[in-house]
Amino acid sequence: MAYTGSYQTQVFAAGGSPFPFTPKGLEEAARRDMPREHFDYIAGGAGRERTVAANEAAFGRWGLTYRVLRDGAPADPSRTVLGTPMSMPVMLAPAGVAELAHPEAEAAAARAAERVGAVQVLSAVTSTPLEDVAEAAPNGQRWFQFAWPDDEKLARSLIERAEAAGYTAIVVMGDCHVAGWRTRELSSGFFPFQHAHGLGNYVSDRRFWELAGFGSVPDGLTPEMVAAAAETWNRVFTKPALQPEDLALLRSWTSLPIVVKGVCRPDEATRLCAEGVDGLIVSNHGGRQLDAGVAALDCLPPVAAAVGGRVPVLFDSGVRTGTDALIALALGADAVMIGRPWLYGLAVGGQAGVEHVLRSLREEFTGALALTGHRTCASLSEADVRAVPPTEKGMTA
Ligand SMILES: Cc1cc2nc3c(=O)[nH]c(=O)nc-3n(C[C@H](O)[C@H](O)[C@H](O)COP(=O)(O)O)c2cc1C
Ligand SMILES: O=C(O)C(=O)c1ccccc1
Repeated sequence: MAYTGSYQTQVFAAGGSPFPFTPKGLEEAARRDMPREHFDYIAGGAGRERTVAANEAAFGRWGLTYRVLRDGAPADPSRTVLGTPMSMPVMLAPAGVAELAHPEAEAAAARAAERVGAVQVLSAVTSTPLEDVAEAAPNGQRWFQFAWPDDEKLARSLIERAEAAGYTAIVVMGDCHVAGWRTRELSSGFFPFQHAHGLGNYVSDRRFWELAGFGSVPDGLTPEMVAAAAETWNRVFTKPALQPEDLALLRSWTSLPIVVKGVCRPDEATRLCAEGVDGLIVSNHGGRQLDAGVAALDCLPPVAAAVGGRVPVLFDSGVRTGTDALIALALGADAVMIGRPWLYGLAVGGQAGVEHVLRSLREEFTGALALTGHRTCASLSEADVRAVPPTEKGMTA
């Protein structure tokens, strides 16, 4: 890992940091630095945003317990999930159209993740094609989020390209088969894909252009081609009729581990394990799909119990701090992912901003691991958390 020193020591030696250290401070700085409709696209959720609020508030219902007089050896936050080594169990969640936050988009995030030893799960709908992101950080660890297109040849092409470019797991997006009712996007009238933003993986794909009625990948895009790309993408982006059985087809295309994202129910977790998936991600898409949804954290213990250790269980939606990550691990997650926080870091400082977010999380997580009496993540369990009266603190600061 390129970075091994103490981030706190570095910050104090430098007399401070240009970047905020609280989740709210980071969000506010990002809001200031971004055009309003870009910020709203990233920050927003479905409907009245009750699920977004519930996701963060759910962490306020758990308290971590302390252990004292341990042997004082520094805790090691690293672990390996599905064969992928990571310097901490906090990964970059797939989030599309990162150019809304910063022109260097996913490539800057890839370099930051590489520097910190974090895993980047690349979105299907990136500003930069997946090959170029991999090239930007050749020593990074990366997984690919697959939005199963309604065309088998395009589906296969995306999977083969990801495997060839060094992505080491396929994350199947399970919860976007219909559009969420996104009130902020409706209010601003801004939907990035309408302007062909975020189509980097599609406009670089031969099969995509065949579907658009062109013979091959064009060198440049005329306005007519941009319109055709946006229309074609809208038509083939997802396969609404996707079934658990379809995963067998994906299995026949790739030897990479297959992880399903968006699982919130134990009965579905059981079914997917029976279907032979290699991992699950408990997530409600950061509250962007369904309003009045159950907080993702409340879905974690039942899903983890149903899986019973057969495959790794990952978690996202509402993780903002190192201690949030620790709570999720204690409740059964093998690793967590962050969505909005890395986009905010990208908005305020490009690669350096994402590095700041990741280093802060790693250092806070590592300290919390030691303070709860652990040397590694492996010994975390439900014995480390206790249900407490709801607290809003930390959600507002
Ligand atoms: C702007 C934005 C774009 C996203 N795009 C995708 C995507 O392309 N694919 C996907 O599976 N999830 C996507 N997500 C959801 C994230 O992967 C993740 O589930 C969510 O952001 C986690 O919640 P958090 O933002 O509270 O950390 C997106 C989230 C945001 C905020
Ligand atoms: O914005 C999102 O959360 C997201 O995942 C998405 C991806 C593509 C199209 C629309 C939404």
